Amino acid sequence: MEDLVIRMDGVSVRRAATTLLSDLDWSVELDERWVVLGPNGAGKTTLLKLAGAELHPTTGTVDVLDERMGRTNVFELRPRIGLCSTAVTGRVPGDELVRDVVVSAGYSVLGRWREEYESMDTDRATELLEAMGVGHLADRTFATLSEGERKRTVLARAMMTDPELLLLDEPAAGLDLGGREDLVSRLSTLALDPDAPAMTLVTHHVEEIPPGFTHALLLREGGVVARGMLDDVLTEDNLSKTFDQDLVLQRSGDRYFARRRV
Ligand SMILES: Nc1ncnc2c1ncn2[C@@H]1O[C@H](COP(=O)(O)OP(=O)(O)OP(=O)(O)O)[C@@H](O)[C@H]1O
Repeated sequence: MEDLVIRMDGVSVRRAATTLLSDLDWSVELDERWVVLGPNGAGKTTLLKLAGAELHPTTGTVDVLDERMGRTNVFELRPRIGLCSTAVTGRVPGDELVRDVVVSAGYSVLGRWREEYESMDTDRATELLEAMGVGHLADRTFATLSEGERKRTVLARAMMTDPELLLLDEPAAGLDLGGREDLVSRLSTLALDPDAPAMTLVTHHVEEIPPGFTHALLLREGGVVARGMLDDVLTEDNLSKTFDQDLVLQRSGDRYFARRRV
C-alpha cells in the first residue's frame, strides 16, 4: 500500500434493515489531512470506527496501516491509532489525574493502574499537555475540568503513543466560541506539522475545519456526495447537496463559513 494509511474498497456496513454505509471507496495517504463532513446520521462515526479498527465492514475491504481488517490482531493495531472522541472522553474516570489520563495511553488503559509510571512517559505526557495549553492542569482530576480542557486532555492522550493515524470525531462539539477557536488553532498547528500523523476529522460544521487540512469527504445517507482536495470539494453546490439545504458558503482567508440562503 506504500503511503496509504487507510484504504476502503466497496465498503458497506449494514445493521438489520439499515444501511449505515453503502459501497464506499476512500483512501488516505500519509501526508493528507481529511475532514469528513455530513449531517446527523450520514455515517461519519461509522466510517471512523472502521478506520479505528473498532468495526468490521459487512462487505468490502478495509486496510488500515497496511493491516487488513478481519485478518489482523486489532489489539496490536489500535495503539498505532490515536482516537479522540466523546466516547473516549466519557470513559475517563472522573477521579483520574489529568497527567495519568495522558500517560496511561502508553499502556493502552484508561484508569490509573500502576503506582509509578516510567519518568520518560510522565515527561512526555507533561510535554503534550503543555503543547495543548493544559499543562497547568496536570495535577487536577479529570472531573474538575471544563469541556474544552477535557477535549484538549484527550487530544494529548491520543498523541501519547506517537500514532501513525489520528482520528478526531467532532472534537469541537460542545465548546463555546473561544474554546472552538482555540481547538481549531491547535489542530491547525498539528495539521501543518509535516511530522504529524495522517489525520481524519469528523464534523458537522465547515467553521470547524482547521487551516492545513487538505482533503474533504462529504457524506449523506451512507453515501459519498464528493471527495477530493478540500478546495475542489467544498463548494456551495456540494455542501447544499450534502445537507439538503440551499446554502451559501463563504471563505475568509483559510476559514470557511456557511449559512442558509434567505
Ligand atoms: N447498530 C445500529 N443499528 C441500526 N442503525 C444504526 C446502528 N448504529 C448506527 N445506526 C444508524 O446509522 C446511521 C449512521 O450513524 P453514524 O453514527 O455513523 O452517523 P453520524 O454521521 O456519525 O451521525 P451524527 O452526526 O449524528 O453523529 C444513523 O442513522 C444511525 O441511527
